[in-house]
Amino acid sequence: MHKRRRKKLATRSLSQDHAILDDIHHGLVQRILDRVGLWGFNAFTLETVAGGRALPVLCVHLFHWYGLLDYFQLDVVRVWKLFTLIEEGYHSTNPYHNSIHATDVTQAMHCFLQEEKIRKHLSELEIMAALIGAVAHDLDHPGVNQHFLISTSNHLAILYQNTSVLENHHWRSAVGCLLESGVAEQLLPHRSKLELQIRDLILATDINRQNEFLTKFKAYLDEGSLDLTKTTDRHFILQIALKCADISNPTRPWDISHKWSLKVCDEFFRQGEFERKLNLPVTSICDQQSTSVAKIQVGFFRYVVKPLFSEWHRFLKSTLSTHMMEILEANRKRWEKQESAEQAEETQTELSDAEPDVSDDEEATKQSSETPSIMDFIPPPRREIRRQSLAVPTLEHTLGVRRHSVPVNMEPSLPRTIYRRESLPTGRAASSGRSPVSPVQNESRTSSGLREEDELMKFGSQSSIISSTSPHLSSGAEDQPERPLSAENLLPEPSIASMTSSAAASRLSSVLQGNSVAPPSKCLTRQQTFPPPQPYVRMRYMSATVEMSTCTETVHEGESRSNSSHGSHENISNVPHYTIPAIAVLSPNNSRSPDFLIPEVPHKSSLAGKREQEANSDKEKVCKMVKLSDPGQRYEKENVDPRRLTTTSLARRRGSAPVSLPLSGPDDSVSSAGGGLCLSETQTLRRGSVPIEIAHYLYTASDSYTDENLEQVINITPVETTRSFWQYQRRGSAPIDLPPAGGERREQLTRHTSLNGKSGRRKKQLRRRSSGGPETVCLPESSHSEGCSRLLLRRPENPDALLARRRGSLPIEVLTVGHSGKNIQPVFFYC
Ligand SMILES: Nc1ncnc2c1ncn2[C@@H]1O[C@@H]2COP(=O)(O)O[C@H]2[C@H]1O
Ligand SMILES: [Zn+2]
Repeated sequence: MHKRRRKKLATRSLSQDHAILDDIHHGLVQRILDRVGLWGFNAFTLETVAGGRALPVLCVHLFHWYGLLDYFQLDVVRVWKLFTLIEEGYHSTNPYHNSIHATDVTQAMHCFLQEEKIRKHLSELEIMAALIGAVAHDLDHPGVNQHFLISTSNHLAILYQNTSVLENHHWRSAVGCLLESGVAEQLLPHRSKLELQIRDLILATDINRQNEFLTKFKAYLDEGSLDLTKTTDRHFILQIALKCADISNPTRPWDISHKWSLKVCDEFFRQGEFERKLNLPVTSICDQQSTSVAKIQVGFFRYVVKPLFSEWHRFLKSTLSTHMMEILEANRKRWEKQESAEQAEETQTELSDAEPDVSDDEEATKQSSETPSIMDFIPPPRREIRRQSLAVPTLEHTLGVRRHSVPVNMEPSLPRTIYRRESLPTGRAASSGRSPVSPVQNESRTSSGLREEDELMKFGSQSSIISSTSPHLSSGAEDQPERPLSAENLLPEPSIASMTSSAAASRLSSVLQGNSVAPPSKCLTRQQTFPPPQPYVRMRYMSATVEMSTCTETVHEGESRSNSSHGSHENISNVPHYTIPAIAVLSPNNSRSPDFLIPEVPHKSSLAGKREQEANSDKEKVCKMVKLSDPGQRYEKENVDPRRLTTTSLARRRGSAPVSLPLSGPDDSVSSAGGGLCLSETQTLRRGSVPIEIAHYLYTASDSYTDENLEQVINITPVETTRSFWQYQRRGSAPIDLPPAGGERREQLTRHTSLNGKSGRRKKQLRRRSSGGPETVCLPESSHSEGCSRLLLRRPENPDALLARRRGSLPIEVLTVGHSGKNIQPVFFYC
């Protein structure tokens, strides 16, 4: 009381000077925004004076400045919401890939759009795409790179088949924000064009594609064939512009540039720590023990920034480009000087510590401490035909690649193609069913004719990205538990982002948090994708990423028909069994911890037992709402401070982390149904952020797609044809439709048990996070139109509105994939 009173008084006194404070604040923001077209713009300063809202402040300002609000008749509230969503989608816990980086890149993009050569050709739509592409280009970046995601079998890597994993996720997230904010709705006639442009822009920022773009850009400039009156050329230039903006920090004035350098290296080193703790090979530029900020900067400036900006300058030949090149040169010299000083110091230390015998290990360490090569920043291209987005995996692919959501002990029963893990040494995977990566890379490198890369071969091939101080190469390697050598062995190995047994999760957890290993239990286990490095809780954004454990209720075929509680859903009895989706109750107030409905897992495995359970009292059927603080149910959100967690709190997860399920028993098996995976109810496999539905859809890039084809769209193709919606394990956070009011089934699904164990009844109806409205359960359709399990939207005439009701935790991919291209096959829900 005392505190509250004091606080109130303080607020009151402030409010007396309200106008003055507002003026001051506004004045500062305005002063910075007045300089938004200058290269000396400092995003950090704007972030400070705008009270942490630099991103929406800048973007709304730019939208206004370019006249986009008027031109497209946009509702400024929706536009503000769009940028607020985007801002919240960035992880403030990332040292580098956070919303300030997005702000910085957007401002750089704005500067480039002002260039005479470009500006006069741009349409309003292109300007808008450029700004949204820039601001969303790293949306929901996890703070680790693609290599890490692949190495740890992150579900995003699988979803995007190890190709532009993050960039695909970024642009789909961007489209999700457009939908959720309602801006997409207002842009209806332009939407598909806009989304395609945003996609092409964001996908171009994949640093692994640097050489592809650079080569093309050089060729254009050599030929002098760029014609910005052509749409395709304009789009290409916008792609290059965004690429430049993305890595423009070395061309900013030193104080700003230096700050970014420290931040990006901080993030690299953090990843290195994760890798070390996970006993993964440590990526060399992430290995603080063998490299330094200066070394990384010198390499990055030399191999990545300079080549691109030289061409950019050749194209622009403007005051700005000249200025950027000058600063780049000045900054480069500073880093080189620092690197030399470090080198001298190292040499000095080495000399004084010199021992007669220099072991191979020491030699290796010495080598690795040299300036990173281009390979450290831009891995060589792969031989496989690149897909910008998704290709259609065959059924064999689906079955062949272990999904991280598949419990480990199911592995042997699945036929699979072996994918070499990129983190593995080349030779190790040679025996696997798929070509190892390195030879391919070497070959493609040779054939690519990239002199720089050849020149830099001395730094090593793919393996050079692995630091010699990694546990595998160090002399102490034998002390480490040996990493599996083949993908076959590797797959069951728990990864930070994979579903795993609780015992393995405990081990991981202890590695990440330094806790002692908790006794294994057969409780549901969730893995967070990345250990949060800072004790922040990203309340607002992640409060919607509440996930549910499984809430299965199995009904035997025919049973539901006679069961009055399912009276209105006879048609579901057409399928052998179904699963009642879990329901999450999310806090409507983002400042409060989310509430969870923890579904009750049936205790009895027998059908009779389940029937009995169904007939039992509400409390046996209804999910319970559990407080976060309940020591027995320590569910946490993404980026929650790991120190708050104990090893028993294995239910922690990150928004995108897969969810583990109880270990399946020996009788659990995988059978195929309709060509897809058919899982028994006890094995219900579910990914944390990816609803199971998505597992049954395969993505395809249209045949006509090429990298050059900017109009390429993504199709989503259902592959499983026999399951009804009820058979899918609903994601806790995905909005669902309820049965008609009044029915008992609806009641079951909406009834909550309050924190004190009492039934909350309807007082707390299902709530969704930001876009409101209760969830409703979809009823299964008795017949499957077109013989496939497409899902029919309740309001097919306005799918946008439904999709716009996206919950924060509903994976963007699910929402956007059906809405991001003209040839998209809509994803329907039965109703
Ligand atoms: N100053 C820097 N030093 C080293 N790497 C950088 C620097 N700036 C950007 N990068 C890298 O370049 C990448 C460009 O794409 P991203 O923003 O996704 O991630 C960026 C970083 O990995
Ligand atoms: Zn970026």
